[in-house]
Amino acid sequence: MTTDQHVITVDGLRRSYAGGFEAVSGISFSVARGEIFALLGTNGAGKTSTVELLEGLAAPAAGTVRVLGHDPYRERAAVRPRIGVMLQEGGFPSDLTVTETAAMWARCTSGARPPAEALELVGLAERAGVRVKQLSGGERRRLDFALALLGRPEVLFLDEPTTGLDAEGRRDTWDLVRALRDTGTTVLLTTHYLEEAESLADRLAIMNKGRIVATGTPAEVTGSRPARIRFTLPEGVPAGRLPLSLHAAAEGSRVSIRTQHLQESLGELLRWAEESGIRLEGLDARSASLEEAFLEIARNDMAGV
Ligand SMILES: Nc1ncnc2c1ncn2[C@@H]1O[C@H](COP(=O)(O)OP(=O)(O)OP(=O)(O)O)[C@@H](O)[C@H]1O
Repeated sequence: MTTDQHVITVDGLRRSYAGGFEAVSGISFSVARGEIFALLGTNGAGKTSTVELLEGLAAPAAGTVRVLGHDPYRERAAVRPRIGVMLQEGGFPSDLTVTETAAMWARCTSGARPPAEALELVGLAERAGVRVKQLSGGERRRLDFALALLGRPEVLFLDEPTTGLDAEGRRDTWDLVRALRDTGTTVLLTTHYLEEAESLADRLAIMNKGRIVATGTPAEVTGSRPARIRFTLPEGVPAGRLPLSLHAAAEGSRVSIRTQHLQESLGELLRWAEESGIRLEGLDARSASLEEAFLEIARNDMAGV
């Protein structure tokens, strides 16, 4: 359904490359204003091919894309000034300084933010006078981000924004993306980092071989997957002594239990351990993570399911 609140709508989208290979095979989703939406997927799943269609860099083979109510390919002039794009590989003249690069970009952007403000937002202010070729990989990603912010975009496309950043840089980027969302910017990002999608995305879609195979909030995508309890039994206590109802799987003394009812299963396990006078070493109980959901999808794919 398309409403004013939907800044991005994609319906039955397909993309084929020369030779007939179909990289995007009929996907549909929508992104509301002020939402952070993440596209996840294995290598070659079709994320970049999709994002390029949303950015208006190519025309779909079939289906429709609307960004801010327009076709981003045919009505590029209406869409381009209102979006910010951070590609996977930004290409900069390497002899310019950071400030010169941002200023050059700003001259091509109407109503641009002052370059210094954009550099400050991404934490590059202190590197303003450094030549681009002297930046680290992570600093170049930040410069890419600053350039995408110059036009004060209503919609921001971020293709793997934190690749190459260290843990602190990644957290800073997350904070910035959240701050932009909180001021009404709509963000569509692709990422390989599942914890990034889990922590940042309001909603997400997992792609595999050109199709969307799971979508929803991070909690919805993980909610249907089993939780896991792990521990080590003391020497001389075989896993066979555990209550059968727990369906435990053991490798030596290391035991793993997968359950849809974490609280009940954990309660049963702890009561059994207490009554048997057994100490469970390294006890760890956790709900399914997005990583597990993702790995399951990738595993099914390898198995041809
Ligand atoms: N220009 C092209 N010509 C032919 N095939 C292409 C082209 N670009 C991409 N592909 C193929 O389309 C499929 C999807 O690629 P795409 O880059 O969209 O995947 P992705 O999900 O972004 O992957 P990654 O996570 O590795 O960046 C891949 O099989 C890729 O080899």
